[in-house]
Amino acid sequence: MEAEAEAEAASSGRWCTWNLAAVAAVGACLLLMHVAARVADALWWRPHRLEAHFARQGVRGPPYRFLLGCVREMVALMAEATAKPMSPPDSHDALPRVLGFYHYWRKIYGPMFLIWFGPTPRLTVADPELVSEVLLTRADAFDRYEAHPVVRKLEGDGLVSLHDDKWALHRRVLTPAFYPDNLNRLAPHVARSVVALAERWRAMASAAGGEVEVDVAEWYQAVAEEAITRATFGSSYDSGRVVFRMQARLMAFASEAFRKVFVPGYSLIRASHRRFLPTKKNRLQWSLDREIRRGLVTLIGHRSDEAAQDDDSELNDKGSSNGFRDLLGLMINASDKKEEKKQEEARAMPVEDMLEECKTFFFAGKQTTTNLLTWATVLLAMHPDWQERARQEVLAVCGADELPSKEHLPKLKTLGMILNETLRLYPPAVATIRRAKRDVTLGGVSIPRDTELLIPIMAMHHDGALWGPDATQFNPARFGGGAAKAAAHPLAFIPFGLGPRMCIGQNLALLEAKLTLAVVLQRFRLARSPSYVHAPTVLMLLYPQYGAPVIFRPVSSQLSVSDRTETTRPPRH
Ligand code: HEM
Repeated sequence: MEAEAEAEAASSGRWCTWNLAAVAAVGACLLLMHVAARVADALWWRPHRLEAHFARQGVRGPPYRFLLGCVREMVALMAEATAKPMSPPDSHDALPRVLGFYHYWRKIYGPMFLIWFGPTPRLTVADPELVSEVLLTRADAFDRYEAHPVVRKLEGDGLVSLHDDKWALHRRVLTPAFYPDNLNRLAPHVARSVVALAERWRAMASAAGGEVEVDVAEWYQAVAEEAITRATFGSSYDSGRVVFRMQARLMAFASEAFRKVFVPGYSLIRASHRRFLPTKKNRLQWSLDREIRRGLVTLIGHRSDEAAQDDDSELNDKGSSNGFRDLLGLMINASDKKEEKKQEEARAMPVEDMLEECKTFFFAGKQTTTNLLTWATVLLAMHPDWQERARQEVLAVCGADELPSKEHLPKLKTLGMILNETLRLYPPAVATIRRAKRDVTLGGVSIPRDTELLIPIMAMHHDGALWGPDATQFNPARFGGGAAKAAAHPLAFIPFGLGPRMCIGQNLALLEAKLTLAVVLQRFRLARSPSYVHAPTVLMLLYPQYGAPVIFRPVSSQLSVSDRTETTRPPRH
């Protein structure tokens, strides 16, 4: 009996185990099927449903292909567009080269079309009326696009990528640094740093017996770096400079990685795991990252101590001894518990956030302004008539030797028009992206939540319907009546974006650009270099693909632009 009971128990135990195993196997199968169904839906059915949804409303585009969307076609179109330089070489009809895929598909599908970044739908919106809805009047329905980690590493986790309350707090805290009165205090520093460069170019030109070829895309980085370092660190400029030099090295690594992998979508995916491998380069980057962090933490510590020691000191109140309110000082003040006793936790800005903001400002402030200055100088060299008009204005307003100052800047109207025309034809930020936070209707088209919207700033700036038949010509005169009246729509010109997320550094960029060009025009005649190849291309920002060599000839020199040219590159730090 006992044996029988034992056998029965054993058999029922086995039955139980099998049963459990079977249930587990069925469960695993169901789970796998569920996951497979979700993946299939995300990568196949959903994109096709969305394609049909938009097609029913008359919005079409290149067909979705499994996993890659239309990235492969996009890359091929971009590669074809950038294979040859601009033709003719003085043409400013750069859109087909810079945004080759947009130009090609727009001709086929019209201004609003659908492309696929992998399985993510991206709708193009280039009508200023609709763009102003997205960026300005209905901005709360759209979020800034979440950049890929490789890009985020470059741009830092600061204002550019923050959202909602945290973004609002940072924006409020940092805005006073960019008030015109505050920025004016930086003007003498910026002007002096350009004069120092100008002296070096003059010495090189004179050593070469006439003129010097300057790659402005390289040299102007020093000007932009000086300005953004002062804006960020104010009175702690020297220590901040050391940190930002390391940041520049780190950025060089990151942009090299970006350059290698910028095949939208899928190559970036591959890049994301490569950055975790302990290669020699990665180890150097990690060590730089640690050094930057250590440097900034020490700096923040010093500044916080100074502020705490003297609550009424000029530093705590204004950020630096000449009254300049720098970004770091503003952030330290915001995290000063004594200042906002009631809501201190909510308002405090942790050190980690300050670090990320410093990185963001270095990235956002340096390359953008360098690009604007580069294109403006290239255009002045290409258009000697406008160059001479601008020089005459600078000489009339600032004199031949006087250091251009904040008082001079509003009077440099021609220079302002030239800068606007540069930003129109060659906007450093060629496009921006938003994501619909919820289902929305735009221009009569129903757009499901999570659809991305691509706003091709450069295409709006080159649109003949908005700017007239000379849309692709360099004609600064069109800005004579102000930017809002230059085109058929007052919001057709948006180099700094629009709405609540509009560029916070716009005033600083324009101050730097005007001061720099005023100093350059006072001292040099600019000519197109025979080695310059006109080939604008996009790599996050709008770059000259083969550099931007420009011939600088000191104004006092009687020598003509000749082959007695010294070629120079800026010193590497
Ligand atoms: C010619 C120079 C510049 C151009 C063309 C430019 C362009 C832009 C554009 C188009 C945006 C808006 C992006 C969007 O809406 O998605 C933007 C945002 C931003 N820019 Fe600039 N920028 C320039 C200079 C600067 C400078 C000098 C700084 C820093 C000192 C700066 C810092 C920022 C920041 C932090 C944001 C994000 C603002 C936010 O989301 O609240 N930019 N910029």
